[in-house]
Amino acid sequence: MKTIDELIADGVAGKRVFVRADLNVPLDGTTITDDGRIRAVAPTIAKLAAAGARVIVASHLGRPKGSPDPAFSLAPAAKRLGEILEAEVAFATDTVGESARATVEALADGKVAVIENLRFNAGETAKDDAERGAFADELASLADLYVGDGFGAVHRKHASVFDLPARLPHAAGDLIATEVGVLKKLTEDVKRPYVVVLGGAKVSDKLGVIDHLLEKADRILVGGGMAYTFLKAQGHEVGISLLQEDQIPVVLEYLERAENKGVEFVLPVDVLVSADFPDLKTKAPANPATVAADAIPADQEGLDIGPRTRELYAAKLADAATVFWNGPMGVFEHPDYAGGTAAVAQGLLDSSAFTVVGGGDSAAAVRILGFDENAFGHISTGGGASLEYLEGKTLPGLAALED
Ligand SMILES: Nc1ncnc2c1ncn2[C@@H]1O[C@H](COP(=O)(O)OP(=O)(O)OP(=O)(O)O)[C@@H](O)[C@H]1O
Ligand SMILES: O=C(O)[C@H](O)COP(=O)(O)O
Repeated sequence: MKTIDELIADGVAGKRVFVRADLNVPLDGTTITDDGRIRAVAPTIAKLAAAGARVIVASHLGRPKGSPDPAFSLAPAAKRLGEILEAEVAFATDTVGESARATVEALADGKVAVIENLRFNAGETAKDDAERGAFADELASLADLYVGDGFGAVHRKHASVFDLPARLPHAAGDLIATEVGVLKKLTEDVKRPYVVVLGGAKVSDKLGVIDHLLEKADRILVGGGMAYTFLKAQGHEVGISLLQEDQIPVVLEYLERAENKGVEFVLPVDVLVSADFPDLKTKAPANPATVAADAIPADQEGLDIGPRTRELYAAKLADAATVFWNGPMGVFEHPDYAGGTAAVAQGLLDSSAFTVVGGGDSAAAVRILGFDENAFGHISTGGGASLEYLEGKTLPGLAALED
C-alpha cells in the first residue's frame, strides 16, 4: 500500500484529494456523543491540507435507505471536524449533486470540505457491481486522488470504499496504517495469555470471529447480548433476552471445540434483569434485579453482567499479557446497566497487558464512562472491521488500496 507521505511526496498541492473517512459517530439528535472517529482521522486531513491539497472528506453515517434523510446528515460531524482542525470546513448538502460540485469547485488549496452522507445515494451500498460502479464514477469525477482512511468501513464492499480507489491514484491514510499495524500484531506474535472479551448486540456478526479465535486465544470471556445465546445453548432459560436461536448448534460446537483445545470459555454467572428495556432518553431509574445466570425469569431480559461476573472477569483479565475487547457487557448507555462495561474497562487497565479495544460502541463506552483513552494500548475505530480483520478475511477497502 502506498502511504500518504509517499502520495504527498509525489505532489498534492492544488490537487483534489478524496478522503474516505468513517465519521459514523453516535448522535443524540444533532449532538455528537463521542467524537473519537472524527479525532482519529483529523491528522490525515490536516496533513493533506498542510501540503496544499483541496481535501474532500466523505463518509457514511448510520444506515439511511439510499435517499436523503435529515436524521442521518453529516452536518454535525462536519462542524465538529472544523472545531478539531481549527479551520473552516465547507459542507455540501448533497454527495455528487450541484452542491457538492460547487463546493469542490470553490475549494482553495489547503482547504477542506465535507460532502453529505454517501448512503443518501443507493449506489453506495448497491449489491450490483454496475450500480455501485456508476456511483463510483460520479464520485471519481469530483477528485484527482483518493486516500482511504475510513478503517471502520473497510469491511464493506461499497462504492466509496471498494470501487472508487480503482478509479483514482490512491494511498492509505495514517489511521488505516496504524489500525492495521496493531491488529496485525494480534494475528502474528501475540503475547500470552491472550484473553478476548466479546459482547455487544450484533450477535450474528460476531460469532464468526470466535471460530478463528479458538485457534488463537487462551481465554474467551463472553458478555453483553452475545452471552444469552451461549447460556441458552447450555440449556438455561434466558427469558426475553437477546437471542440468536438459529446459532445454538454453532455455539455448542464452539463450546465443545474450546474444551478440546484447552481454550477457557467464560460465561456470566449472574446478570442484571428487568421486564423492560431501559429508557435511554430520560435515563429514568430502571431498578434491575440481580439473578443467577441459570435462573433468568421467563418474562425478564438480561441487560448487564452481574456483580459476581464482574469480579470473575476482572480476575480472568488480571494475568493477561494481551487483551482484545469488542462489544459492551451491557446496555451501557443507561447508568443502571453501565457497571459491567466499566468493570471490564477497569480490568483491562488493572492488568499489565497490551490492550486493544475494538468497536465503535466499545470505544465510545470507554470514553463516555470517563476512562482515559490514552491508558489503553490501542482503541480501534473499527467494530466489524477489526473483527473481520482478526478473522483473517480479505477486507474490500484494504484490498482496494493495494497496488
Ligand atoms: N444484554 C444486552 N441486551 C441488549 N443490548 C445490549 C446488551 N448488551 C449490550 N447491548 C448493546 O450493544 C450495543 C453495542 O453493540 P455492538 O455489537 O454494536 O458493539 P461494538 O462492536 O462495540 O460496535 P460496532 O460494531 O457498532 O462498531 C450497545 O448499544 C449496547 O446497548
Ligand atoms: O460503525 C461501524 O461499524 C462502521 O461505521 C460501519 O457501519 P455499518 O455497520 O453501518 O456498515
